[in-house]
Amino acid sequence: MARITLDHIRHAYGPNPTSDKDYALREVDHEWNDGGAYALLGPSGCGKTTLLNIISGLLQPSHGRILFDGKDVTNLPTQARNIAQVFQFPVIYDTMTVYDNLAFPLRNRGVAEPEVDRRVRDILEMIDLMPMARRKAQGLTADQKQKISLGRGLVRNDVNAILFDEPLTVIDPHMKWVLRSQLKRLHKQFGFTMVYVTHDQTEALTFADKVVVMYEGEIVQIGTPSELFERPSHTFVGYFIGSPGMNVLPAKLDGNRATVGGETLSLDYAPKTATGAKTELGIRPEFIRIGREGMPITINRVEDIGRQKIVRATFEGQPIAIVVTEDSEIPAEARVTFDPAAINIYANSWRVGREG
Ligand SMILES: Nc1ncnc2c1ncn2[C@@H]1O[C@H](COP(=O)(O)OP(=O)(O)OP(=O)(O)O)[C@@H](O)[C@H]1O
Repeated sequence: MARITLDHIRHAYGPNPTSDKDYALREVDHEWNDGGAYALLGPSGCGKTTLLNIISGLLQPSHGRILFDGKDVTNLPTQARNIAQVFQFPVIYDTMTVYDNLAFPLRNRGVAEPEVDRRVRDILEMIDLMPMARRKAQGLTADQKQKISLGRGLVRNDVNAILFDEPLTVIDPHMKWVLRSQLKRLHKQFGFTMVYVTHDQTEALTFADKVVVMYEGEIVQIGTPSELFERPSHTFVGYFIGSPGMNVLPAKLDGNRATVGGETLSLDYAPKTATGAKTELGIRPEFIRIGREGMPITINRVEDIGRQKIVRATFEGQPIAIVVTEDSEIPAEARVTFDPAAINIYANSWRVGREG
C-alpha cells in the first residue's frame, strides 16, 4: 500500500483555461497516508470522479504531479500504477465462474494456486457467495455481480491503493450496510489505502476515517466525521454534513460579540476577520436550546423524526432549524440560547479559528 501525494493538481477538460471557472479541479495539494481510508464526498459535478481518475491514471492532470510513496507516477498508465478499481457497475467476466472471476487478478500475476485458493475463499466468505462459487457469473443478480466486482478489488494484497467509485449504487439498502461494515473491517485488518467516492454522507461517514469534502472543484475540508460535524471549515461543509445542516446566519462582529439582526450574542473568543469580509455565524441545530429563556423565535413547523423533533423557526428574520429530543417541551412563546462552545464564525465562507 502507498502514501498518495497530490502535488498542486489542477485539471481543465477544455483547452486554454483562463479563470478558475474553467477548471474541474482548481487546486488539490495534499498528502494521503499509507493505509488511510478516505471518502471523497460532495455534490454532483464537484470533481470527485475527476480526482479519482487522476489517481488511477485514466486522466492526466493539466498541472501538477501525483506520487505513490514519493515516486512520480503522473505519466504512468493505469496498468503500471498497480491499483485495484471498483466502479459503479459490475465489471466481471460473465462466462467465468464466480470463483474464477475472483481468482483472475491473482492468476494473472502468477500467484501460486494454493495461495489463490486461500485468498479467493476468504473473499467468498466476506461477500457471502461461497455457495455460488462454481456457478457462472451470467445469470446472477446485479447485486451479486457487484459483490464479485468488490471482491476482485479486494483479492490482491500487493496493490498501492483500492479505488471505489460509488460502488454500492446498485446494491440494495440492507446489503449496502452490510458491505460497508465489511469494507471497514477489512480495512482495519489489512490496512489498505482506500479512496472511496460517494455523494452520500452516511456512506462516507461510516466508511472512512478521513472524509474529503469537495465543493466546486476544491477540497474544502479533510477531517474525521466529528471534526466535520463540530468544526466545519467552510459553510458548505456545515450545510452538507448533518441533517438538517448547520444554521448559517449573517452576523456583525465586534471583539467577542456577534450581532444577528437585533440580537447580540457573546462568543467565547474574539475572531479576527479582514475588514469588509462577509461574516456569518454557524450553529448546528443540535446545539440550540429551546425554552422560556433567551432570544425570541417564531415557530413555523415541528417535524417528528422518531426519537427527535426538528423545529423549523424564524430567528431575526432568518429561517433556522433546531433539533430537540422527542419528549422536549416546546413553549408557545419559545426562546432560544446558543451554546457558545458550538458557535463557529465564518469570513467569506471560511471558518475563522480560535487560533487565528
Ligand atoms: N469528459 C469531460 N469533459 C468535459 N467536462 C467534464 C468531463 N467530465 C467531467 N466534466 C466536468 O467536470 C466537472 C467535475 O465532474 P466530475 O464528474 O469529476 O464530478 P463528480 O463530483 O464526480 O460528479 P458526479 O457525482 O455527478 O459523478 C463537472 O463540471 C463536469 O461537467
